[in-house]
Amino acid sequence: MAERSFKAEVERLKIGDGEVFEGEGILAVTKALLQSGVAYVGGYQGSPISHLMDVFADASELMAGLGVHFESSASEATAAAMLAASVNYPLRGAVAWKSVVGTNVASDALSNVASGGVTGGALIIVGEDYGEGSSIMQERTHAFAMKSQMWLIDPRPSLPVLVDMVEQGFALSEASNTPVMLELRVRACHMTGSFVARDNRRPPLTVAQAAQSPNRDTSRIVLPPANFLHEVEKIEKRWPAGIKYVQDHRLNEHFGTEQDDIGIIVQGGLFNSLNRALELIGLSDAYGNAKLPVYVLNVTYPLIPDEVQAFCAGKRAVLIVEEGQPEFIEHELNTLVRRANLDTRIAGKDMLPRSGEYTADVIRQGVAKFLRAHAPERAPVEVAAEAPALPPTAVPQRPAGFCTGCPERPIFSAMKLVQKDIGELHVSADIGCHLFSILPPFHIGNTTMGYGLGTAGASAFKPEGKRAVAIMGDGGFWHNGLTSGIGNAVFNQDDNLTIIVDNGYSAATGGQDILSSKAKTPQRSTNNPIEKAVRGVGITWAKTRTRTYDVAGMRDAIRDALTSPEKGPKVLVAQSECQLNRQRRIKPQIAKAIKSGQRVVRERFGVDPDTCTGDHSCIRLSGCPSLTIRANPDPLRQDPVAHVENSCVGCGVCGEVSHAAVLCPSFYKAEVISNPNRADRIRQRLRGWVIGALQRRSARQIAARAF
Ligand SMILES: O=C(O)C(=O)Cc1c[nH]c2ccccc12
Repeated sequence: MAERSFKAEVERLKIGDGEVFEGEGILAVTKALLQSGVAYVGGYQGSPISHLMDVFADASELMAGLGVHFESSASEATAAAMLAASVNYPLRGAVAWKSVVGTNVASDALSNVASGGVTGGALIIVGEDYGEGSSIMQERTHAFAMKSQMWLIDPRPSLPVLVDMVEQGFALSEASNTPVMLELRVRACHMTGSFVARDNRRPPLTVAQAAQSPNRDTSRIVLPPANFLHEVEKIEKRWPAGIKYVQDHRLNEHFGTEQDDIGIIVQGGLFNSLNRALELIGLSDAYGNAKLPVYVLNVTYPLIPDEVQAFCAGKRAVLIVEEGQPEFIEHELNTLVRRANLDTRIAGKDMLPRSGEYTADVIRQGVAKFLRAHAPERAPVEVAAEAPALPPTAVPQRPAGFCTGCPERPIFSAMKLVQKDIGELHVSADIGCHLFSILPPFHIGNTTMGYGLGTAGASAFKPEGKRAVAIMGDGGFWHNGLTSGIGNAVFNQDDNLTIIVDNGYSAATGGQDILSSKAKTPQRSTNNPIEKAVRGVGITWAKTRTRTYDVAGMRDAIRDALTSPEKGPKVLVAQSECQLNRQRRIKPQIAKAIKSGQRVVRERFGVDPDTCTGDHSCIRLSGCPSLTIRANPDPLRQDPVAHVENSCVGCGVCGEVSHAAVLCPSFYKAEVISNPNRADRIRQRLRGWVIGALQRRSARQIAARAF
């Protein structure tokens, strides 16, 4: 079950010619695929296109009805390899993933498909996870487009442009036999707008029909001598064909005035931010009517020499607004300007920062600096920056962390307890929610090398005496960890422990189902146990613990694995459902039950302030956001006491941790009963009497001793 359901929105994907579609960028992209006669769609979820994959999944019935094949790929490499269907056949195919990490994963297949070239349009939709809010290394997809010769579309964020660029992307791919990448930043994915729709088109040839009459051409296969031919073809045929298509169909756009001695070139995806920056300094309006010429690169690779030359001719200086580094476009512009014998000065990274997201504010400062250097009469008056109302240090950092009730927290609490016994461990971490273990209060995890690579990250460690620990999520495990981690550990006779965090979903990417998920879905095979898979590749020490909240049990299992005399890689599967998904799943059920008058019992935990000593060791071993502190109600004690807030979901880990660590008895469990029955009411009344009597007695005793 995914984080968001798009069931209602995908109904709108059925609209036809002339109707107006309103909605999010990712829905517009999906509609554009259907309007383009796409024959197959695949991909792997990851921010910022996780929800695009969810839209595809929710639209899969509609796609099937149109004869479009859809699948959720096992990894980005799988998705990229799927594009093979467009090599020999005039089939349009689209795949999606998170870049740059997914592109790294996919790059073997991408190089192959880019070498042999395609007959049917091949579109790779990459979610560019760069900038504020990103969760990955800051790199550019642009480098991949350059190195493999794939065209890169970076559309201006506007729904009609997104739709047009999907459709043009297929046509460009076919005209130049080259795969095309379409880069979507998070803001483009979720911006809302409208566009005039066209009818959905059934693919002229379906994948099923193509399979009926196979067609092969060995010159498309990457093997000598064809691979050498591919390189020549790329240069002599595909490159000029790509440039011609972009130019003939005017994929790049012009805004603002025509004649001027300065101008700005911008990556399409940054246009809205640039325009806002210009508006702030009085050089544009909300509609993009800029007071200087702006050349918008909806296609950032390749650049179109004639267009660049025409734009730069007669201009003293041109600013290129290009996010990230290296500044590939700036370098290329300099080359093109030089080759055309123009005197235009290309400004770029000398005006704008080399790193970080180009927000409207960053661009505003860069444009102002550019104007001061090259058109001072139009530069905004410099005003001293106002001191922020709050100094940045006064705002507490709030990095993402484990959710309330997260089943992964007790695994790390248990690891801390094990470390108390056998000392610090080397822990090779992975990608996924479990990486939050590196933060306080756990401080567990030394490195992360990539998705599903936790075990591989520990493989150089051939310990004597003390085993290393690797962490891997169920998502990473099925993505590649089974082979690149577990299989490798078996083959190389490792002696480490891998803890596989099996929370039932690919949780970090938005709760999608995977092979070992418990949910039964009609179109997918689930309930394939991880333990069975690891035993299948030769692991003999494999255990599954089905309740991670049992901290003492987890602690003992981890200690066993680290101290067992048995040699060989060990795998501990730690199972409990992702709490975020669990709450999503059960909340509507609970609400329905309460509404229909059924008796529903919910558990909450709490801390008895009279018993709490205020030493907070429970917090240091848990880190649950709902376990916090509050002022000590006892006027004679100053230390704040531990306190469980109402966001508690009743996982019980705080109590279990206190018990396993022999901390204190101050945790209690309360039952919140909705629609109580007669027995509940009688019990409650009895309790009220007893407690009331005791409280009155205590009040009398206090009053008797009072001065
Ligand atoms: O959903 C995200 O943001 C992720 O980082 C997950 C992810 C999806 N595909 C990947 C490939 C390499 C590393 C992480 C991911």
